[in-house]
Amino acid sequence: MSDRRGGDAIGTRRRARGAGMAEFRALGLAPWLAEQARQVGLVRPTPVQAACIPAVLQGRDCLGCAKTGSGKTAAFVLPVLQVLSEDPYGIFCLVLTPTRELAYQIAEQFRVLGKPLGLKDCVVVGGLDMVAQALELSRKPHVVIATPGRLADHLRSSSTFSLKKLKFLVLDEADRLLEQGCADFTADLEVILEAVPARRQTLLFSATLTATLTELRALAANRPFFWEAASEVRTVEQLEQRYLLVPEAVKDAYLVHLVQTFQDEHDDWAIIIFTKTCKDCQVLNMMLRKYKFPSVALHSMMKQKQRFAALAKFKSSIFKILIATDVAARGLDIPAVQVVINHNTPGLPKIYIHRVGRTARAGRKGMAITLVTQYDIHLVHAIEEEIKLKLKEFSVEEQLVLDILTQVNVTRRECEIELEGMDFDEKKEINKRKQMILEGKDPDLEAKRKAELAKIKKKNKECREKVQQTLERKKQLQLKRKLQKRMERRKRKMEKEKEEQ
Ligand SMILES: Nc1ncnc2c1ncn2[C@@H]1O[C@H](COP(=O)(O)OP(=O)(O)OP(=O)(O)O)[C@@H](O)[C@H]1O
Repeated sequence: MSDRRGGDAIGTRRRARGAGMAEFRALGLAPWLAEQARQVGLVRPTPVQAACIPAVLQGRDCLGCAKTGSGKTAAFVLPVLQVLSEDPYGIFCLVLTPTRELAYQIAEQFRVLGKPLGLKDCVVVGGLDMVAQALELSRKPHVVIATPGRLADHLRSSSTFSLKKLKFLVLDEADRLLEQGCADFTADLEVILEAVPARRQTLLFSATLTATLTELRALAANRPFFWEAASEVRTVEQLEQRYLLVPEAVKDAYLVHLVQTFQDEHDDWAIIIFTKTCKDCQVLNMMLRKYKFPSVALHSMMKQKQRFAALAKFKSSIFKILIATDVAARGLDIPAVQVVINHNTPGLPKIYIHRVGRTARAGRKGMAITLVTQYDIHLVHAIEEEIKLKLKEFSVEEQLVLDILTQVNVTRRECEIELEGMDFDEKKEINKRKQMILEGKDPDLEAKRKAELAKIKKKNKECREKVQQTLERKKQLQLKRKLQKRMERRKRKMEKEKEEQ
C-alpha cells in the first residue's frame, strides 16, 4: 500500500515536471533549453518569464517589472541563450548591473543554463585586476556581465575588444543604473551606449521600474514590450512585514534582542541586517561578534576579495547573519534568508522594497522587521503608500531589552573606539579620493573647491548673523525706548496727580 502511494507521488512529480517543461517549450524555447531549465530547478515559468520570453524571442525590446524574487533573471537569460545557440558568436550579449556581487550571480545563471552550449562568459567588475579582465575580453566571450564603471574604463583605455556586433543589451536593476544617486552611472552608461550598436535588442528589468519609465523607454525604442505584474501590492504575499517603534538610543539593544530571539528559536534561519552607513555596518558586526553571534559584514569600504568571501560564507551558511549596507539590497538571491531586519528605516520606499525582497523569494515565506525611531514615522508612511500595504507592529518584551540596554550601549562604544583606532574614517577618505580619480576628477582641486564653497557659505552665514544681530539690537533699542517713554508718561501722570492733590 505504502509503496503504491510512494509510486503515485513520484509519478505525480514526474508528470508535474513534464508539464513544466512543456510550458517552457510552449513559450518558444528549444527542447534542450527547457530540459536544462528543468534540471536546474525551474519548475514552470513564472508570470514574468511567461510574458517576456516570447516577446524577446520575437525580437522585441522588453521592459519587465515584477516583484522581487519572481524570476526576472531567467526571463532574460533563457531567451538570450536560445538566440545565441542559433547563431553563436562573441561578444553577443552585454548585461549591466549595479553591483559586483550581482554580476557574479547573473554570470552563474548564464553558466548553469548555458552549460550544453559551452558558453563563454566574462565578468567585468571593479576592485579586480584590470589586465586579466582585458585579456578575457579579447578572447571574445559570448556574454559579458559588467558593472558600468569598470566596463567604461575598459572602453576608454583599450581597443582589445569591440561591442559593435552585440545583439543583446540587458540592464538588470535598470532603474538603479539610470538614477543619479551617490554612485552615479550616467557618465559611464553614455560611454557604453556609444560603443554598442544602435540595432540591438534592449532588455530592461527591475522590481521598481515605473519611476524611471520615460528614460527607460528612450533606451528600449524597438517596439518595446512592457510587462508589469498585475497586483496592486508591490511586495510579495508570502512576506510578513512588521515595524518596531524604538527610541534612537535604544535601537542597538532592540537589534541584539531580536537577533538573540531568532537565534534561540530558529537556529537554522539566516538573517540579513541592513544598515545606513558602512561605519554602522562595521560597528554592528563587531558588536554582534563580541556577543558571539555568527555574523559577517558586507559594505563598499571592504576590499573586493573580502566582500566575495563574506558573501560566500553567508551563502554557505557558515555564518548565519549578514550585516550589509544597500550594496546588498538589490538582486542577491539567497534562498535560505528567513528574516530581513532594517536597522534604519530606508529613506526611499524603493530601497525598502529591494531590501525586504532579499527574503520570501520564489514562493518561500519570510519576515521583514523595520526599526523605526520617532523621527522616521513619515518614512514609514511613504513606504506604506508605495507598497499599498500597512506594516504591522512587532511586539517584544520591553523589560528584556531594558535588561541588556546598558551592556549593549557600552559594547557599542567600545567597538566605536576600536574602529577609530583602525583609521576607518581615514580609509574612507582614501577611498573617496580613489573614486574621484576614477571619475576623472582631481581630488585636490575638488577639496579646494569644497573649501572655497565652505568659505563662501561661512561668510554668508556670518553676514546673515550680523544682519540678524543688528535687527535684534534695533528691536531691543525700540523696546527700551518704548518702555522709557511709558515710564516717563507714568511718572508725569503721577506727578500731575500729586500736584492736583
Ligand atoms: N520558473 C521557476 N521555477 C522555480 N524557481 C524559479 C523559477 N524562475 C526563477 N526561480 C528561482 O527564483 C529565485 C529568484 O529568481 P531571481 O533572482 O531571478 O529573482 P528576481 O525577480 O530577479 O529578483 P530581484 O528583483 O530581487 O532581483 C531564484 O532562486 C531562481 O532560481
